[in-house]
Amino acid sequence: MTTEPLVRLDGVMVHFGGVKAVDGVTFTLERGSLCGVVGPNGSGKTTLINAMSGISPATGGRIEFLGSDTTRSSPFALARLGLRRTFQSIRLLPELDVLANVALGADSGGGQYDGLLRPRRSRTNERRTREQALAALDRVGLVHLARHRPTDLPYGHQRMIEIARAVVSEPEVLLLDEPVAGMSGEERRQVADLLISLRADGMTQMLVEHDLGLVTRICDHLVALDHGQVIADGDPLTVMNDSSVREAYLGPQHTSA
Ligand SMILES: Nc1ncnc2c1ncn2[C@@H]1O[C@H](COP(=O)(O)OP(=O)(O)OP(=O)(O)O)[C@@H](O)[C@H]1O
Repeated sequence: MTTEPLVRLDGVMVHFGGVKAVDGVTFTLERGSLCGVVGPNGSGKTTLINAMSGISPATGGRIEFLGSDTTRSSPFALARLGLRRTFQSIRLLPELDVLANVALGADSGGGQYDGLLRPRRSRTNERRTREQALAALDRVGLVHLARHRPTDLPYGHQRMIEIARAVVSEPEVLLLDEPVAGMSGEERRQVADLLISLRADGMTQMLVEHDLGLVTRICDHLVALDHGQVIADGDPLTVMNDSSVREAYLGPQHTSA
């Protein structure tokens, strides 16, 4: 039995005037896989995540999610379909505690006026959201910090809290933009273990990351970009040994050995 890819990118372009940040990118995210996207600085990785999450829509090509055309879908529509993402920079709200920050990512099924209109249902939603947020924090090993302010915590913890917020609603697909940037070796290992366990639960993930050792170790599939284009696509070792990938990272003088 063959299963349809969860996400299909077909000739995706994001051009900013004359800047071809993403220029004809085609690949698929298979259901339940952990796909790494690598490439030197400025190769278009974040712009690609922004297009897939509706933040900076594609200017050409097609993006399909669960068989639907989502090329021009808003971030909210994509979130409702089950797509979540993390950002390169930390975006936690300093005035809320850790639990409330994580709860913001939950899908309570009620709008912001739900409490006024249907108080009983709202209380049920609130309880469920709180339980989901606690479970997500437990999953990243930080449930004991639920009542702390995120700004009082070390950087690595703040990044983990962002991942907890992204996974609290158990999304179909999670897009991660450099989740281990600035983390220690031990913290990187914890993130790697978390992503592996999310995959074991069936969550499809796309990981943009500069830590090539980490992506090679944990991803099933790698896509390498350069100048907004796919230069290699396949299993991690093959992609990392590809001469055009080595040249993109190291320059042509390092690729002949
Ligand atoms: N809003 C924008 N307007 C114009 N150019 C942009 C815009 N956003 C990105 N770019 C350009 O698009 C190219 C790709 O940028 P992008 O941030 O996607 O690369 P990246 O691979 O994520 O880089 P890094 O690894 O440094 O995060 C760069 O040349 C960048 O300057």
